[in-house]
Amino acid sequence: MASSTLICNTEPWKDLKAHVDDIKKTHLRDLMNDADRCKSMIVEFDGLVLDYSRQRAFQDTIDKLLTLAEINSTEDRSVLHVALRAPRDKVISSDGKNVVPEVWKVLDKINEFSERVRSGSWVGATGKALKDVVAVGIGGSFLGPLFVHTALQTDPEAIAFAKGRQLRFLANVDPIDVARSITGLNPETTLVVVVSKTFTTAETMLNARTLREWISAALGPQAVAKHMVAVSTNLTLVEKFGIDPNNAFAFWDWVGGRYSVCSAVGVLPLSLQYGFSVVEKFLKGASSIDQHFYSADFEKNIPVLLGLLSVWNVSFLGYPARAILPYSQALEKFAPHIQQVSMESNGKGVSIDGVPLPFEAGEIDFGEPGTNGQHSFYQLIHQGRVIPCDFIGVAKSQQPVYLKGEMVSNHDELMSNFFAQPDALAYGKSLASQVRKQLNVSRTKGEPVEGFNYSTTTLMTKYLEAKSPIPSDPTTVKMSVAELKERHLTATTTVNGLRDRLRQKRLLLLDTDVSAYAKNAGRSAVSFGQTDLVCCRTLQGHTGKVYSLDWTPEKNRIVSASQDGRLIVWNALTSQKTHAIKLPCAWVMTCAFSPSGQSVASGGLDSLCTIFNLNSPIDRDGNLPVSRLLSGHKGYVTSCQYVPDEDTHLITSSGDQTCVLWDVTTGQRISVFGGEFPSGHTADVLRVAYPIYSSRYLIHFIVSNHWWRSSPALFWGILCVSINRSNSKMFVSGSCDTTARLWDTRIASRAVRTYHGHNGDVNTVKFFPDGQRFGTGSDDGTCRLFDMRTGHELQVYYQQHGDNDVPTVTSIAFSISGRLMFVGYSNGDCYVWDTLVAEVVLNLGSLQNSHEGRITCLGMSTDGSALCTGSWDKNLKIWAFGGYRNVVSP
Ligand SMILES: O=P(O)(O)OC[C@H]1O[C@H](O)[C@H](O)[C@@H](O)[C@@H]1O
Repeated sequence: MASSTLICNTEPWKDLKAHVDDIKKTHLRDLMNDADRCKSMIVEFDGLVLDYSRQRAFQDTIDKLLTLAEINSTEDRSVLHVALRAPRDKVISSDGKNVVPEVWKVLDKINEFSERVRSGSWVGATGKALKDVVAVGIGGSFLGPLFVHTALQTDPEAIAFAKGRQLRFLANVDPIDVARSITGLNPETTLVVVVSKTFTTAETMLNARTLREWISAALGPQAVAKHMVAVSTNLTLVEKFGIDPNNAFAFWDWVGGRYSVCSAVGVLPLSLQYGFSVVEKFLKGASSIDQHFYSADFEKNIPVLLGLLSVWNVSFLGYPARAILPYSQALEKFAPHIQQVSMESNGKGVSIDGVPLPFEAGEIDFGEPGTNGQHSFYQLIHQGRVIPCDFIGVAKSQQPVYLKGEMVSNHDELMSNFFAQPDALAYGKSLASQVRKQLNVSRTKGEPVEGFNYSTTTLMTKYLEAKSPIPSDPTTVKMSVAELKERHLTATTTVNGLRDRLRQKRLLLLDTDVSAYAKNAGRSAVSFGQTDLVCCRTLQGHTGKVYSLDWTPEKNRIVSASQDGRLIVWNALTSQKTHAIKLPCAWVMTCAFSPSGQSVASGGLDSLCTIFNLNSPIDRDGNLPVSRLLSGHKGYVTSCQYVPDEDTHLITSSGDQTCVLWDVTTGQRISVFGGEFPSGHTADVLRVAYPIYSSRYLIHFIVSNHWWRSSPALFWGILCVSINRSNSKMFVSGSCDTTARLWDTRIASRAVRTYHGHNGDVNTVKFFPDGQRFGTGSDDGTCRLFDMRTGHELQVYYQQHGDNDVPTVTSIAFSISGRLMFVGYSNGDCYVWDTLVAEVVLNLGSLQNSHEGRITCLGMSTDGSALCTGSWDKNLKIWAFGGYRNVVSP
């Protein structure tokens, strides 16, 4: 029924228009922090998981949009392409007639015909079987079939069915396309399928005549009957063209050309190539989504939601384009297909009455498979314009590749990009600042402050449920991802509630912090003279970013670990390198010196802790051999520390959410802390929910130099440990779950205490010299001092930075007395805090010879006379205390 009321004059539209201002006040990061909202924006159907929480919309927005949803009330035409894939017994009527039997009549005919051709019982003019097919058609008579063909071409089952056969397409009237489509083909063994709904489209008809000539010239005009068939609604013109009407496959006016892939348009050429049984699966998949569309409530209805979000983005928020980004090369032709489906349908500038629309309708669709697009137009999406994106990922690869020695499979590498990109877009502001930092420039005019891009992600998990790619992992659960995510969100809400109550109780007990107390007592900040702390050496030698360092008391030596895949042992007094150790796995994250100085340990993405005895003879290749491998972690090793005064014991922390105490001599695990245990760092259902896309990606990205982090919600690894020098049975760990935990090595089963306060990953922990307190540093930009026994947060150390971006804390160290705390930040600053009055007394980042990149690690020499810092600038620096006695004594 035609309507003369413009939709923009209806109440729901006006309501939505007013709603735009509300949403514009809210940053996506804040939307993402709302757990209930995010939970409500995940929909799952038949192994498809749609997450639209990164769209610029409240739940309220969706409710309002739903009031707009109506199906084709303006055109008075049947929209019946769904009948093309309906089961035989379904009744779908057009003009009072059930069309499903007609549909199946054609499908049966295709089944029978394609079988005859494929089996060789249908032969060409010279008696040879037809093994190749050229499908001639354009627009909807080309793009859908091409898309499905491209997707099936790498599917193992489809490959088997297509053995020895070729399917080619001819669309463009350009003779080059003709040449391409027939090069190498023999007319004797080729079948031409002319596909045209109208059988009048100029390009298709010229191309059809051209191939008719190709066949007649080679085999005579009578050969056309055996070598050319047609798909059309216009059987009269088919016959006129010279194709036997018995060899024509019909479809109907109620199928829009752009939606015709499920008709003979797609089914015939695809069945000739792959057999009808393969194509029938495609039809069943489409039918399953039809059922979902019909039966699911609109608020859980994937097609409805995607459609409404498109209206919201284009017509209300004013974002004209949408990027379609399948992380699957098999879906390479999906964007061109959708371009036609969407842009040929929706891009009208006037109403049905010819009235110009006072709003934009229809979006500009474009896209490329990831990761190709990342090296092309993503720059604009990340740093320039708002372009909502549709990310599509496939859980299991059609063609898996696992390379020996590689950390992740090739498909996992692809999927790590799929998971990382939506967050990189959503948390645009920090991204912008990261980029700026990488380029070492300050905020420039015009750079977006609000960051910024919106996306939906669709993960096709079907394979995952049927057959897990990691069968050995017992946590590959039977529950759906959505269920697990829901469980996680419920658990998180409960935990947050309890945490708040705990915080309130603690605050009641704690009436002051250290600095207020100290200031009341008349204490003032330590003052630094110009020569009190100076950079006296730069240790140059690494060719990659430095990630970790450690001192040994013995002869003031330092070991450093770098992205160049080496450990270097330095003499801090002379800057000489005594060892350069090539690591078996270059993805190193941490290193430690043994107390005696005899050995060094390293850990990283290989989930191993590797020990080298510095006195071992060099092997034939000139490398220091591995003296012990500590193997047992199921995730990357984030930090390691020797137990004080014991070369034989070492503690590691890992992305698998555990810490392990090792016997270095035997290589055995003495105790495992956390993980499966109830009081470990959030032994979270999410870990179970994402058995495949586990935390290794997070680190993979950090280490591999990408500037973004993948979704923090997915990863809960332990990032750091510090052992108490005063009582080496106690150690603390810091984790992605924003907590620090105290462990007693005699009680592995549970943490002694959990310390809350941070709002981001706890990247670094360090015991205070008195062994009664410890400091933490976090992604939230703060350091905190906790009382070990009471669990009280004694002090927060935070200083407002020049711009609005909060640099993360990467590393901390205390002076001998604890009066000073040295803190490395992601922006290259290195503050010296007076811990007593909570003031910054010096910034090493502003001194001469300071680092030129992120500070990643720092450490005090054992005698407290020097500080070493390591940075992304590939260097380490030694800072010496001129006024040493003044600053290290209270
Ligand atoms: O299938 P045909 O009749 O040859 O039409 C081919 C194409 O022609 C036009 O471009 C229409 O806009 C398309 O929707 C259609 O798919």
